Amino acid sequence: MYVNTKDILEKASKEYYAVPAFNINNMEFFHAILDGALEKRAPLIIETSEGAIKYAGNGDILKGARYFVELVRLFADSVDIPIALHLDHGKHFEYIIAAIKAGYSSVMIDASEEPFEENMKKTKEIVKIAHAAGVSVEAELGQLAGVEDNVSAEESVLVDPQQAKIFVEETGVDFLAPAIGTSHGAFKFKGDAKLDFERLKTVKELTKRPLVLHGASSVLPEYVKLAEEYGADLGGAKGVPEEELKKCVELGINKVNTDTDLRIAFIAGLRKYLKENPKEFDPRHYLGAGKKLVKEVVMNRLEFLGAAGKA
Ligand SMILES: O=C(COP(=O)(O)O)N(O)CCCCO
Ligand code: NA
Ligand SMILES: [Zn+2]
Repeated sequence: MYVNTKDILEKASKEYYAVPAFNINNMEFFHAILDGALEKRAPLIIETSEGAIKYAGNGDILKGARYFVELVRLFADSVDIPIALHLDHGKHFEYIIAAIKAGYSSVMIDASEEPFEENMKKTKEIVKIAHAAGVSVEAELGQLAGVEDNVSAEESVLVDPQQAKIFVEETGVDFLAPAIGTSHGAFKFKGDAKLDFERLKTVKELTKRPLVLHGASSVLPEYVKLAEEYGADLGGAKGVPEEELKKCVELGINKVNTDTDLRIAFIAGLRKYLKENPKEFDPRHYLGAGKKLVKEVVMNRLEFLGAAGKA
């Protein structure tokens, strides 16, 4: 069934597990993710960036938003696991309103690059509109470094836990993404992963809200290796080790944004299939090879984050 993201996350927050939020840009990734969640009997959060909406709508924002709502609801309404659709990194009013109008479960207002007061002001405005439409809201405090889609920042600025308390109380935001050292994309760290667990623990204590980890892909070595075996150039790729993610869940992370891991799995499956099947040109077959590995990654992530069996 199609649900509000807040319902999925409040339960996860109470029981200290996490639900991955998987990004999609097209139908194939959605089907692979859905199959994985059904097999694992897990709640499912599907999310789309503004770029994905523009892509699916062939440039038309409202069409793109409606495309994803239709696609997700078509399947969500006929399965017995809870499924939510979330606008990821809503930076532009036009996309946030289009998502609300189209029927998204929740929207992120990402004003994290603005000064604190400005972030608070914009978030308050979106919370008022979204809540009036029964839509839940995510916001981000502090900044991730790294680049992916149109989301980039030079330096990562870690969240200030005291500010986080004021922020959630003033804005009424439903779930918060505190920056604790991760970054988007496949090249997250120069050396070892450095997440500020103490800071995360304090944010949870002070806000008592479901928390979101951005830039949470693990960049799994076996999929990087497979993609490189068939011609990909991902040298230096490094993600958040799964045991570090588990620690984040123990400290109160409940939504784990995952995009890069699915992209690497897909390209590995696609490259391998194309190399091994030079005569093949049916998109259902070669895209199917990518889908298969995406489903594997999805099932593994649902399992170790504790979402499996929680539907
Ligand atoms: O935080 C994340 C996931 O990050 P990643 O999967 O790269 O670790 N996202 O918000 C996904 C999309 C980023 C912009 O397109
Ligand atoms: Na988000
Ligand atoms: Zn993100």
